[in-house]
Amino acid sequence: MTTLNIDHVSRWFGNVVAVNDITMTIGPGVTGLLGPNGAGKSTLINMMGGFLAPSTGTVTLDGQQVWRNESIYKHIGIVPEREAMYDFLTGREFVVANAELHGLGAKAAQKALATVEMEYAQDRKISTYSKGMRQRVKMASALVHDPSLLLLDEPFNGMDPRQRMQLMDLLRRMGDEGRTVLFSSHILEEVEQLAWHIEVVVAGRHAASGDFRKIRRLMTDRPHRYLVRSSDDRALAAALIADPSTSGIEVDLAEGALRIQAVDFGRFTALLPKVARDHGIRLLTVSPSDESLESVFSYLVAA
Ligand SMILES: Nc1ncnc2c1ncn2[C@@H]1O[C@H](COP(=O)(O)OP(=O)(O)OP(=O)(O)O)[C@@H](O)[C@H]1O
Repeated sequence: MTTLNIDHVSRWFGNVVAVNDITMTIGPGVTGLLGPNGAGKSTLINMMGGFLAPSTGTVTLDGQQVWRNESIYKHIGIVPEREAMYDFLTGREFVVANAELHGLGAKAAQKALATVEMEYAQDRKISTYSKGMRQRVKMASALVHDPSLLLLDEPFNGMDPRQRMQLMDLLRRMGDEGRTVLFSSHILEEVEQLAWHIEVVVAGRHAASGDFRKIRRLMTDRPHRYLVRSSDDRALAAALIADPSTSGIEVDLAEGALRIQAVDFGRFTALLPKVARDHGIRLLTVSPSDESLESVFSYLVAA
């Protein structure tokens, strides 16, 4: 069993607070670290992996401090976001070099290359690899010492759908084997597909935590804003405002549309077409006006 404990961890760079008093526990299985760009995910992962010291707070793995604790690194595998690799090496040479750093030999490297299904291309130079192949070789390097904690920073970035599916299968397998796998992403659907558990960070703070149903619910239960155009905006506004699912309606004269704030997503989306039908009003445009992930995240932080 491998449990990572992040206890009141903050990290700042000069006067930029990248991670602000985060406390979370990551257990076995696959966890998704979800947050928009700049949320502090990489900084957090670097502290989890022992690459970076927290400014305050502690990161421990099964009770042992991670920072400056060499004995613990053999339990941790980390796949960084950055692309840089020694392109002039073959995939096999790259993984063997990493195995040697851990005091292991070619056999461990071979096993890791087999796990990521890269044996077929192991003797080609990395410079000839696709993004997905590079990612898999990075994975093999991270797995060479058979770590119980695997940390991956935005591993799906730039992958095509097939490569994404292959990596998802591999991470799922690692989670099923009882490893603690944490990957970061700024894409909700990606995290939903793979993670048993989700931790949301926004602007350096811990915003929410739970399984994907809970995170989805938090996201759909927030107030939603819509821009609606119809054949009779005033009559539609009058009919909608009477219902408790609608908390505010503004007539936007410049846009020639209604700006509606709904507090009950499910009820409002059923109500709108019904009200229009009952009053003989034609709906011309119905578009969500704040569906960006950023707005969802800022709602979660404010909650
Ligand atoms: N070495 C550093 N020096 C100065 N500021 C930094 C450093 N590393 C990170 N930051 C800042 O800390 C904040 C969080 O960055 P971080 O890279 O951890 O976020 P992220 O969620 O991983 O975002 P992305 O997905 O864009 O990499 C950002 O404002 C970033 O500019």
